[in-house]
Parts: sequence; structure tokens; C-alpha cells
Amino acid sequence: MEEGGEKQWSSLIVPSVLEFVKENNFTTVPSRYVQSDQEKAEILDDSSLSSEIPIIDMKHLCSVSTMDSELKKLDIACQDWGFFQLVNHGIDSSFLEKLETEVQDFFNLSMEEKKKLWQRNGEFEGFGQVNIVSEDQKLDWGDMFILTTEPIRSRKSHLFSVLHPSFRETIETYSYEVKNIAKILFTKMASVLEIKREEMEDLFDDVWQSIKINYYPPCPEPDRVIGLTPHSDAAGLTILLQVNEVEGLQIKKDGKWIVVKPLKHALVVNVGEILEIITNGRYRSVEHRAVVNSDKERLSVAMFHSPGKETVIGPAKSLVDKEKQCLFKSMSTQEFFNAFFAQKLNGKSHLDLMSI
Ligand SMILES: O=C(O)CCC(=O)C(=O)O
Ligand SMILES: [Fe+2]
Repeated sequence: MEEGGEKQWSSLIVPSVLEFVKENNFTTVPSRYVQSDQEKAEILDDSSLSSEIPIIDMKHLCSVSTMDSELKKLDIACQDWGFFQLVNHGIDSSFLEKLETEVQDFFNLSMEEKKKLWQRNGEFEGFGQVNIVSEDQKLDWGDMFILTTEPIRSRKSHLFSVLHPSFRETIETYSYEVKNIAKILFTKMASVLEIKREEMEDLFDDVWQSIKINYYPPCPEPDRVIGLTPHSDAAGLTILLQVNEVEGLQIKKDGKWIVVKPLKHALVVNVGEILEIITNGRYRSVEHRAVVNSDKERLSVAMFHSPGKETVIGPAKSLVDKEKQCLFKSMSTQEFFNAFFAQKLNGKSHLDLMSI
């Protein structure tokens, strides 16, 4: 669907899982949410590696005496894991608590209130789902709300204006703070990879940031459903807050699923496909998923950071000049996203589109 010359990644409209849970007394999950045994049996969970997911300290990254060793840790985290937990990031704890409470209140709004914020036909932002391309596709056990936060000119006023003013202000502040963290991380990564600083800055100067709030209701048969289908993020960098400290996020490492244990107020940072492309494959965008449980709801807030829609993405020139081998094609962020959202989530399969 085209609007103002921009492609909208329309997804089929699906019912709210939270509403279903609230309105029905049930013990068996509707078939549309039941995953095939094949999908589930494939890989085992492994909790022993959870504690090895790297933790990066932002203060160490930014202070002269500790910078070098923390940069090394960052580099290894992005190469070997594609994921790390960021601590001492500078966002105030009391602010994060406010955000967490408001996010919870937001999903508890009445259905009537939520309808004002539902995806309009063919639109991507608002309450709803993404990557739903057919009526018989299995659905995830979760609801989501998506909003573009940057650039400010791209904000959808019909959604922003309906948000409660206090929540709107919280989202604006959070968006600003997280954007700055993302920009610092991009610069640090450029320095350790010896990508020219200006080249990285130019890519993310007009950063395109969106917020996605995920809500996974409890499920009486958690092992038969999936909260969020295995995927890797299309973005450059995702910065995620595990809101209510309920486990659910898992990343795939060496064929096993590893839990990313919630650390209070730490930010989970992961490399997305665009960063894998820019770094010519040095940094890896890793497959991850969210599982649900039988008695606790789970919430997370993801912030995605990508180059502006018209910006051309491809392996950084200053890197390829040295490495002499270019692994990916170049295309605009918009074209890359068009391809990403035209299909259902399926691990990392769409990165193949960019491979040379
Ligand atoms: O809920 C989570 O922890 C994962 C969310 C996620 O991967 C996403 O929104 O892309
Ligand atoms: Fe993700």
C-alpha cells in the first residue's frame, strides 16, 4: 500500500491475544496459535550458557582508562554473540520505573480505547501484528504496538495525539535517551572495526527509530505456542528493555536456545541485519525468539535504530577497501525493509536477499 510515496508494510489484521485471554475461560489454545511439533522439537533450551551472555558497561566504554578493554569486550560480544546486556547506560532508574508502569497501563487500556490506536487498514504502526501474510499462517501468542519515533517528521500524529500525554512524554524522553546511546555504540563499533567515524555517522545521522512494545499474556499451554517467532531484527541496532523481569527472550547459539536473563534496568542490545551488512558480516545479527509461560504476563520494549529510509546501506567502504571482499549488495533502507516485511518471519532467511 502506498501513502505519500512511502511503502506501508501492511499485515493482515489479527485478533488481540490479550482480549482473547481476558474474555475466555479456556484450557486448550485455539489451533491458529499451536505451533507444529517439528518447529518446536528442533532445538533444545540450554540454560547453562545464560550467564555467559556478555555484559558491557557504558561507563567503562566512555572513560579513557577503561575504554580499550571494554571496546574489546564489545567487539567480541558483537562478533560471537550478536547480543549483550548494557549496564551503567545513564538512563535514570526512577524514569525506567515510570516507563514500565506506563507501558503496563497502556496494555491494560480498554479495548475501546485501544481501537483508536489500532492499525488502520494497510498500515504498519499502531496495535496489531507485522509479517502476517496469509490467513492460515500460525500466530504468535502476543500483542504488539509499533510507533515511529524518529525522525520527528515521520511521527504519525493520529497515533501520537491519542496517547495519554504523560505516556507520550515518557516515550519521547526514552526515545531521545536511547537514540543517544545507539549513536554512541555505533561510533564505538566504528572505532574498533576501523570504519571511518564520519562514514558511520553519516549512515545514522538521520536515524530512523521505532518503538515496539510487546505484550505476551500467560498461556495455559505455553509449550504449544510461541510468543514471538524466531527471527533476526532487520534494524541496525535494537535496544530492548525486559519490562517486568519475566524470562522469555532466548537467543540461538550453536544450535541451542539460551535464555537472556532479565537484569533489572539493563538494556539488551542486539546487532540487526543492517549492521551485519554495514560491518560486512563482522558483526552478526543473531536469531532470537520469545517464549511464554503459564502464569505470568511478560512485557518488553524494543527500540530499533536504522539509517534513514533513503540512505543506501551496504558494507562500509572504509572496511571493504581493507578487506577486499564485499559480502553484501547495496540498497536503500526502504528497499531492504520492503523485502523484510513482505514475508513471514523466518529466522535469518531474508539476509540472503542481500548476499552477493
Ligand atoms: O520480547 C522480547 O524479549 C523480544 C522482542 C523482539 O525480539 C522484537 O520485538 O524484535
Ligand atoms: Fe527481535
